[in-house]
Amino acid sequence: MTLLTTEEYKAIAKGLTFPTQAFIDGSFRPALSGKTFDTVNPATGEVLARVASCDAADVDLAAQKARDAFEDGRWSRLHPRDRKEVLIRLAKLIKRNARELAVMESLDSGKTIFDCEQVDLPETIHCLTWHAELIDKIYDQVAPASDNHIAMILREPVGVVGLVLPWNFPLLMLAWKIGPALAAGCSVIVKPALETSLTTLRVAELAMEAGIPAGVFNVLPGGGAEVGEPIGRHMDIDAVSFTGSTATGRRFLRYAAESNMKEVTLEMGGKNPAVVLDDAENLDRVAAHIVNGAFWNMGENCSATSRLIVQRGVKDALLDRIKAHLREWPMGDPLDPVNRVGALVSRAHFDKVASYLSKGPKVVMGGKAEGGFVEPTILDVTDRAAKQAREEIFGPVLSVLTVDSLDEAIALANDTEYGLAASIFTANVKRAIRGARAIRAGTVTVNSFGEGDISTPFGGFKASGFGGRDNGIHAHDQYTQIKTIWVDLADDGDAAVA
Ligand SMILES: NC(=O)C1=CN([C@@H]2O[C@H](COP(=O)(O)OP(=O)(O)OC[C@H]3O[C@@H](n4cnc5c(N)ncnc54)[C@H](O)[C@@H]3O)[C@@H](O)[C@H]2O)C=CC1
Ligand code: BAL
Repeated sequence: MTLLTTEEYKAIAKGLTFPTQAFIDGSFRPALSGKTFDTVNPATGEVLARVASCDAADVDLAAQKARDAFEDGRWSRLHPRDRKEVLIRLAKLIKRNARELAVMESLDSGKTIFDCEQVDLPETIHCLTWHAELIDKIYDQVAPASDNHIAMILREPVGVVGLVLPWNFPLLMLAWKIGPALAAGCSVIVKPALETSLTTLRVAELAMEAGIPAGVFNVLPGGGAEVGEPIGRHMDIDAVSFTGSTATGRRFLRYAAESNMKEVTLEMGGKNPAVVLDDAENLDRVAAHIVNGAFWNMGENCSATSRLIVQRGVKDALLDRIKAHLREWPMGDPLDPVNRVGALVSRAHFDKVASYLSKGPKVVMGGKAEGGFVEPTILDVTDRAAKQAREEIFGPVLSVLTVDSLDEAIALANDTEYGLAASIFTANVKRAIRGARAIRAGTVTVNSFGEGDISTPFGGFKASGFGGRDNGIHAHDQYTQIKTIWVDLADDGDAAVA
């Protein structure tokens, strides 16, 4: 998409109609309690809309409708080719409405229009298309068995799935979950984060237009305790896929254990290191990757580079280049397309991030926090026990830690409860591979920052992940279960053969 001017985006914003009701069984309706909550533009404090505030009663209703849809096979037993076509139609509808969705996403989350248009929307569309295209190309298996038996190993959709989403990439995380879940034939109950429900509700409308049958795609806006917990504890929901904090992830394990032992996949937080060794080549390029890793999406990213572990000999030169790159990242009105840094998602989150700036490590650059916006900030952290070195900040704050060797760097990289993502920068291929293998993280990038691609599985080790993976063919494991069908082929009267 070619970027527009701020005035043009503001005109689009003015003309938007926000979907505000829950979406259950193919229609929009108020929460059964009639309650609502305000959704706010974090860049201005303006209330954008009053959204239905669902609770356990709405979860029960959605679960029943989703179950009915799943059992009668209106989606789950369609030929995969037909599900593919509907999902591709949905992706095309999102593409047709991309500009409107990008503006809505920016208003509701504080994300820059630049990112919404250049990253979130294209990746959302690509993700849905990729899973749709995949689904009629996956074969079941036949296991080795004697000539008198055939052993079929089939993948069946897991059933009714709860998808509990975070606020940092509302559309993209929706796509990461509904792409494989709907492609596999599941019925879904989506709970967007309280802060960012609007684009998910708009996608529900588009899903209906695309031809996803009633009951298959449900959206319940509302709070974590009010909607998330009843989903986690529901006896007739077969699986939950969650992205969010480690603290809430732990709760989902408890909910499952105390209810029906539903399948649980958790994609959680990180304190992701970028290790830069003395022999790293092209420091300017390294700096560009570090800046992107740390400050893209205001650092509100589970895989954000939040610790720079740098070898002493290269530290000063690298920091100079990082500062130079960061000067090219303007902060301000998210609807101004020149800005690369927008507002944090909410005042509560702003307060949390600002609390890491108030005292402690020396500020190398940035450090200002005002009116919902936090300047990209670099901290030189000498105390390795400091909270800035250990806790997930989830904001535009990079903590720099200095080391003297690869082994020290790896030990420090692994000295965290998390294990989501990491990067290593070195010209020496042996050190790169040795480091990448030794760092305990789900994704390690070499001489770059990234999350891989839609084709590569994404998820964490340790307290960053549990269960399956998002993205790639591997994502389908979350939404399918394996059935063995063992058939005795022996003629009547033959002796049974093991
Ligand atoms: N992708 C990630 O890794 C994310 C990490 N975070 C981290 O979590 C911190 C807190 O952010 P939150 O929005 O509070 O994250 P959160 O983990 O509480 O929220 C994620 C989702 O879980 C739901 N939820 C909240 N409490 C729940 C409960 N008791 N039972 C069931 N569902 C519940 C929320 O409504 C939301 O849909 C952030 O500062 C950041 O450090 C937040 C969002 C995404
Ligand atoms: N970066 C995608 C996953 C997340 O931040 O939640």
